[in-house]
Amino acid sequence: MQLLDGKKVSESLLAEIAVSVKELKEAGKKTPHLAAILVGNNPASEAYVGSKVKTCEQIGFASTLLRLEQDITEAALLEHIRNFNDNPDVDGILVQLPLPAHISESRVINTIDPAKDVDGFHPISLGRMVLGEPTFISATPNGIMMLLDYYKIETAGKNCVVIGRSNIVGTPMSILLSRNSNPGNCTVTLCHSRTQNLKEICLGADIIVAAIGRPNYVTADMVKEGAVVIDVGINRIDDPSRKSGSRLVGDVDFDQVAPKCSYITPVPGGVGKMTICALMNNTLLAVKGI
Ligand SMILES: Nc1nc2c(c(=O)[nH]1)N[C@@H](CN(C=O)c1ccc(C(=O)N[C@@H](CCC(=O)O)C(=O)O)cc1)CN2
Repeated sequence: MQLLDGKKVSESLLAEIAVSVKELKEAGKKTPHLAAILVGNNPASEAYVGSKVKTCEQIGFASTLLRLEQDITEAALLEHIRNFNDNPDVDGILVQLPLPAHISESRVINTIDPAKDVDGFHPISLGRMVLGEPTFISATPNGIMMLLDYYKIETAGKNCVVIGRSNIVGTPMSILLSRNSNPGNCTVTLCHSRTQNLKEICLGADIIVAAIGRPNYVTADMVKEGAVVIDVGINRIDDPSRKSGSRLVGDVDFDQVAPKCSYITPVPGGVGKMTICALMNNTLLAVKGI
């Protein structure tokens, strides 16, 4: 079993992005500038946005973090997005999800200029991705593709099961893996909460991508020997033995599943790290051209 080390891979890819930024600057071109909007004070969202801003600093990007109150109106939030759309110095815009319940995620995403949609969530970005046209691809699925590519994992002709059909992970993941590309060319089954016989379907999988948001959901009896297992889950569970009282686990029961796998991502240190790396790559592309 080999670990797919998202921390190591993202550090290596971020170092390459930093070199590109330096070259852009030396050529008198623009410094990539990422604008992030954080609504409210969800601790996890605070941490993720903090990591994004810190990573921008590390690789030489400019960044703007706009913090807004939890009770901001949707109209006011949309106005802030339009201001970033109209600001020629801003290359990429992201609005950290989830948003408070009174704000429509889809109206927010639809308001971002597709040319600055570095999260790849806008319907135009998703549509282009489905058609195989150059576009921003959402960070988590793209980060997983980067990881598969880095470790030269053979995907063509493989049976792949994606568990979870969210707009930001499961659905785009299923499309990317089935595309005529490398990595890609998989035969993909997209499973979800209404899927019957999930265990049998998973047992036929060469590659499993678990993105269902339930701790330790994928157990050893669902995984065939030699499978590649990609764990997208980030679940905080109680653990009285820890000083913090909790710990992070994925959607895969790592300790039981890992011995059966050819490759597996850890949590933390797997897909999550790649998400930020892929976002930075999209922001660089916003300047260099997709
Ligand atoms: N606008 C967006 N909102 C959200 C996205 C997104 O891509 N765009 N994805 C997730 C959260 N997310 C990025 O925003 C994200 C999640 C996890 C990590 C990460 O590095 N995880 C670490 C563990 C971190 C920890 O200790 O808590 C890991 O897995 O090693 C980065 C980014 C939802 N919202």
